[in-house]
Amino acid sequence: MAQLRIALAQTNPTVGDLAANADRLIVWTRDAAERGAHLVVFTEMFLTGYPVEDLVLRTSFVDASIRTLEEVARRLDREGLGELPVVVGYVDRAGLAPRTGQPKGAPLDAAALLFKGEVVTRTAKHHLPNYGVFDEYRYFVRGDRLPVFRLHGVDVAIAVCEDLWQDGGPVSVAGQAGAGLLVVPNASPYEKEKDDVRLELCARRAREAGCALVYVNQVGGQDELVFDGDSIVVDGSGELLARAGQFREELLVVDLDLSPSQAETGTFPYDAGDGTTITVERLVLSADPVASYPPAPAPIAERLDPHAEVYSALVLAVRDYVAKNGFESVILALSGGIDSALTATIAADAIGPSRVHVVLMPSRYSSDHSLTDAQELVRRQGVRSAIVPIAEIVNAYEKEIDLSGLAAENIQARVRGMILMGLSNEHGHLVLTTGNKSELATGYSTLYGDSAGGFAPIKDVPKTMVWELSRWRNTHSGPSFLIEAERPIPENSITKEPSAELRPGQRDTDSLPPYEVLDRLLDDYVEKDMGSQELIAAGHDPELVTRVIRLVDVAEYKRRQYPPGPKITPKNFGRDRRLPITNRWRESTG
Ligand SMILES: Nc1ncnc2c1ncn2[C@@H]1O[C@H](COP(=O)(O)OP(=O)(O)OC[C@H]2O[C@@H]([n+]3cccc(C(=O)O)c3)[C@H](O)[C@@H]2O)[C@@H](O)[C@H]1O
Ligand SMILES: Nc1ncnc2c1ncn2[C@@H]1O[C@H](COP(=O)(O)OP(=O)(O)OP(=O)(O)O)[C@@H](O)[C@H]1O
Ligand SMILES: NC(=O)CC[C@H](N)C(=O)O
Repeated sequence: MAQLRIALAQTNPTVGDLAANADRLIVWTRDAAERGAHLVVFTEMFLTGYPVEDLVLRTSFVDASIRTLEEVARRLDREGLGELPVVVGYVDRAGLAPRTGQPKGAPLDAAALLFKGEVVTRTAKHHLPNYGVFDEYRYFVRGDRLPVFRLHGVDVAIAVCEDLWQDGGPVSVAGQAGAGLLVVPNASPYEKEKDDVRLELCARRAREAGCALVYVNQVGGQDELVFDGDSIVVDGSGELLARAGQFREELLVVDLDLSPSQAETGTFPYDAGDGTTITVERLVLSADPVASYPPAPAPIAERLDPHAEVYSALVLAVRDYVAKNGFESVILALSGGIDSALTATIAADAIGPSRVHVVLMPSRYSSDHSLTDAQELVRRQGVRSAIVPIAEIVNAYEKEIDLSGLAAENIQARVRGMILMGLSNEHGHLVLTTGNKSELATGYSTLYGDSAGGFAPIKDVPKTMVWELSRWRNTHSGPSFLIEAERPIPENSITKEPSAELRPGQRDTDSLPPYEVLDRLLDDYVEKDMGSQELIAAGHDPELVTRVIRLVDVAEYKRRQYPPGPKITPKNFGRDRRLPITNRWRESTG
């Protein structure tokens, strides 16, 4: 057997900040060199960040990506790191290297091998994901080559992210070509329980390729996506050897015992098993195995429990949205209810209570506990607070313009939205919007009122999960959470009956079914895309099915105007679910 020490750079790049990402690559490679690594693997499109969406359609952006890659190769060498091979993702364009069947100049989701100041070889993702949040047919053409480089006597193949998720392609070619190790840069966004799917996938693909597999995933927030890291190393039988932590950067260093290769070098076409041909390009960096050394123990990070996982995703998403968009602070309206309480808590855990500003805005219908529960949260967490009563402002509106019923009720929410935006303009705070997924689904929010804002941390969290996460946070903490107090959320905010307090004695259940019933139905309709007949067959009350489907369908226009927020479920309102606003299709229940 031949030994190799691999460093998995589970990093948090910033989309579009190529210079900072390149600096980071140097720092992390130096760290890997100091830890004796023989190879460093960065994430998919690390130099550009992922996803870059329509930026890849700009020639200037693709040029900059390629230029940065070539500069960083030279810089590694200048800084004495050239002998350590680096695999890194970036954006390239077809036609630079000899390839077949690709339109010249079209963008590629590429990965390169850097060694001794050179870009030694380039490859690109073969399978392009085009479902859920991904639409890579819009951006990229598929790669059709698989580099296999010999490193200290081991043949190492490179595949990119989705290549692992589809049958055939680079995994099957790596197997046919007798690779001793398959390294895979990834940008795989988080959703609940995806870590279990990934582990099973890595194990299965390692068995198919017949070699060890190194899976390196991005970490960090990017608009409505959050990446959890959770990088994985398995051996050729699929057994887990090492695993990085979730939602944190980490340089995971692992010693592997691998099969040495005898294959000849050159360029060979292989049947990819998916109706295509992939050309294997074999090259040699170093033929001799390293002298035997005692392997270091490989860490296997403990898994977060399901609530810790979701909560950590939301915290990281807020932290990165704030930092990467250049904000110093956030502001939100605190009602004493559970949605704004949880949003404030996530924000304070993300950026620290002293950078979270809350505004308590009682109206003439606000209950006493609205103010006292909000004040109790302020006391427990130490967030910055202000009270701005809105009764007089609403009265002034009503004096000037004759509104009744719902139109009059909505003025309260709109006055609050206007106050938040005013304070945001004045002080530069990012406005956080507090709506949950059940409300977004049913259109239960006021346009330009409580739906105003810049980022919506819990928009993909159903109301029943809002309560679960709040209870969980009151009894658990995490190493990166910045609130010091225990039980940061007042119990009364968790236990009281939800109400929008837009008129005397109003309760959410006046217009909505109980949230336990509603969320089960929404899960089947929104997440699972069941039609009305299927919903009724699944046991949902037919009258409720008709009513809720209608609420969901007519609220599409509101959701399109809602701020972005982190995806944590398999289907979020955003990139995952794209429905027409102007839409006469109605599910029949007859
Ligand atoms: N297809 C379409 N495309 C574009 N715009 C469309 C539209 N259909 C209506 N609209 C516009 O939308 C307006 C209606 O929307 P909007 O003004 O928001 O008002 P609306 O949806 O009628 O009322 C707000 C609802 O949210 C509830 N709410 C409010 C505040 C807080 C909470 C809570 O608990 O969190 C709940 C409240 O009880 C009420 O059921 C129409 O007047 C029209 O201007
Ligand atoms: N008295 C208030 N003071 C400050 N903000 C308020 C007040 N009432 C409502 N809001 C804001 O409007 C949002 C919508 O709240 P509303 O009370 O209408 O229903 P909700 O969806 O149950 O939210 P919550 O659970 O936070 O009360 C709140 O999350 C909060 O940001
Ligand atoms: N960047 C990608 O190719 C990601 C797609 C993949 N199925 C994932 O979610 O992990």
